[in-house]
Amino acid sequence: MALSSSLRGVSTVYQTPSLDLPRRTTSTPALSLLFAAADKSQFGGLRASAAHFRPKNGGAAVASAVATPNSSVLSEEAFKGLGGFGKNSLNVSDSEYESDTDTTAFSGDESKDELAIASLGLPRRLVESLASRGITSLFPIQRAVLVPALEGRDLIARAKTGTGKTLAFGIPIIKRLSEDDQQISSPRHGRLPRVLVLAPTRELAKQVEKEIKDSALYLNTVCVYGGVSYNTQQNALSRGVDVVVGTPGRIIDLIKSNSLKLGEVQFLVLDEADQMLAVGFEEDVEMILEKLPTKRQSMLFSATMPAWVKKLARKYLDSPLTIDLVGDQDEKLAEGIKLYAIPTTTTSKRTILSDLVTFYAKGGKAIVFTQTKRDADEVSVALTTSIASEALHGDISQHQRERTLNGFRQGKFTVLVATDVAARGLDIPNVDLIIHYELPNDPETFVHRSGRTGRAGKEGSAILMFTSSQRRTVRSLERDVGCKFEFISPPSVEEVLELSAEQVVATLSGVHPESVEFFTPTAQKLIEEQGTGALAAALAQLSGFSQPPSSRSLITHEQGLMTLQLTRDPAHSRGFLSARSVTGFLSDVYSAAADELGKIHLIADERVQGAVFDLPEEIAKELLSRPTPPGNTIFKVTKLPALQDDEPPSDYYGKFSNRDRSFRGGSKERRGFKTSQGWGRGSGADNDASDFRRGGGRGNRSDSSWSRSSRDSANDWLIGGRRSGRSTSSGSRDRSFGGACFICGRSGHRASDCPNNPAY
Ligand SMILES: Nc1ncnc2c1ncn2[C@@H]1O[C@H](COP(=O)(O)OP(=O)(O)OP(=O)(O)O)[C@@H](O)[C@H]1O
Repeated sequence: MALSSSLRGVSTVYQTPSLDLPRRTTSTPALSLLFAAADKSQFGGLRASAAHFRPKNGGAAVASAVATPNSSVLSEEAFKGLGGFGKNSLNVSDSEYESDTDTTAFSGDESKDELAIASLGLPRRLVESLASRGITSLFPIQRAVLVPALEGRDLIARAKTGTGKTLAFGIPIIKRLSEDDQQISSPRHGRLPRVLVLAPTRELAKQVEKEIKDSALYLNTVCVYGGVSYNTQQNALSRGVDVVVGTPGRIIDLIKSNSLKLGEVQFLVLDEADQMLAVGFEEDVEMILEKLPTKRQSMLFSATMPAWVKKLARKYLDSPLTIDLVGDQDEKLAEGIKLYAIPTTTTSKRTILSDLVTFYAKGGKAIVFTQTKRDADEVSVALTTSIASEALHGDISQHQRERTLNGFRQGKFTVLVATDVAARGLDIPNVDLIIHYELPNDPETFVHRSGRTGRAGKEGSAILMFTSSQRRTVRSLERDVGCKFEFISPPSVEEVLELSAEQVVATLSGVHPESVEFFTPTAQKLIEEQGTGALAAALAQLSGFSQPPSSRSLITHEQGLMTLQLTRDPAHSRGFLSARSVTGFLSDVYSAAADELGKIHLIADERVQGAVFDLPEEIAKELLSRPTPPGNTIFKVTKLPALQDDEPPSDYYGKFSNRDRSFRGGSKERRGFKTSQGWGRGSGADNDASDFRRGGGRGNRSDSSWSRSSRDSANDWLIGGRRSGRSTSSGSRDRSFGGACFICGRSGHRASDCPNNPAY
């Protein structure tokens, strides 16, 4: 049937000979696509502005449709969880054209049926195999691609992660191959591939192969990639093949050895084209494209359009139609992903990681992303003491990588610690949590990492761990990705213990009855002798808490520290509390506490005169047991109140650049970071010393926060713009007191010496 169009200035006829779609009332191609995406039952009616495009150089006619703000709300509703339609909805255009906009009203009658796969006139075998996998209606990118792909158009497509791009090209290609096959009674032995799909990583290639195989078992799909023997792949190719999916390197090798002949390829798919560039496959890809027949259909999927991808499109695609379901302003992440950010330090990251997994994955699957292979190994080993985890990165043999991924898919272990090699394209069902253990190199990597959860309309969470010096980068990330983080603290020890116990209990149902039987006599004896304590001990042991958890700072998350809050009644003060007041207070009440004081932060709430600070656990307990002067309250905090802003003036933010940051002082460890790629690393600023740059532009430092280690390393610290007179580098403290008394507010004496102090 023909979908014809007659927008002002545009006349395009879309021929879809065998696709049984209902006729549309409006008929520009873009509007057809927009219709397809809208579901009337949920929309009621849709108004969209249709941009009428005029070719700059008198080229082919173009159309584009962009939903109005009103309709975008509705379309978000219609596709809730799919993430396919955001505020800008759907953009379809032929290439670079000028536009003027107009408004057209739609009734939206057609859409619901169009999304139902069974009513699309697709091959029965395909519909049935999709249905058996629970795939009964098209996702927006699939619908948007379907018509032009069936018409044989070259395409450039972009959609959010996990929204079904593989089947977007898979369904039309399978349909076309199936139609061809109907004319051939039995498939020829030794037939050459008609489809070539290029993927940047082995994992993605295997995944695409699986998706195509699962949807069309009757086609012979072969996956070729490096790291494994040539023989099996060569044999599979020689038997005759319909679809070849592979990574560029191995494909070139197979072409060179004459095992892979591309002379009959009718369909080329370049999946994750921008990632080909990132992993250095440009030359290989171009070499392969040169070997393909010129008469073919090409589809290019890419999250971004770097210059090389644009060049590819210009050189190897024929008047491509661009389908962009993301848009520039949109949130680039699928809607079901909840985003959190947690301030950490380089040392505290590891200690809180398992708690975050316990609390946020709730026993489900989690992927932790690191920057380096070494980190992936180390983090995985560290986690394994409490949570079953395995590492995945490029140094691990292909065989082991596949075993690891299978084990993870099957739930044999719940935490995968991976470098970015695993970020792109991996489709592992039901991943509940993503943790960015290190900041990603760029916003795209952030989107792709996070997109490993919240797939196919499901929900998930992603947590970004950042250090104080990376705070600005986090804000920039929000801007660049169009997302909003909820800033969180690590879960409390009590919360973690409670959840760990629940999760361990949940695993008990998986113990085989015969094993239970075997252990029953011992269990009975134990319960008789020790009662429920025995069971509790077993649960504690299974949760990895055979030792009681030590307390942890809420400020730095460092183990062994306890965070306390000092609150002062304004009636007993001069009207403000400073960090110095806290040290003075501690010196008076318990001098050991003043000596061991960690970080101090003033509370942001202007109505409360208070501060939080860290002390070693034993000292904190002792302090809590001592009497406090009237008007002062001191207690252990379980959740941090809002604190005065301690953002450093600069974190050397390089706008997601991959360039090395220049190193500006710091320890050897910092210098080591300099060699690593990526922002947020090697900044020279994510250690405690960075606290000293606060207010650095004006040459003074805020009194709101500083750390013991900062003072130790810097050897001089300023309060209120002048030197305190304390030298802490030697560990000894000059007890002369130059500050203001926290009771009367006058300078020169401590509260303990204050004539107004009723307690002394
Ligand atoms: N129409 C559909 N209905 C239900 N599930 C679907 C549909 N289309 C695809 N899926 C499933 O959704 C998941 C995500 O699909 P896919 O891996 O193709 O996403 P993607 O857009 O390529 O993601 P990424 O950008 O992360 O590579 C897969 O498990 C796939 O089987």
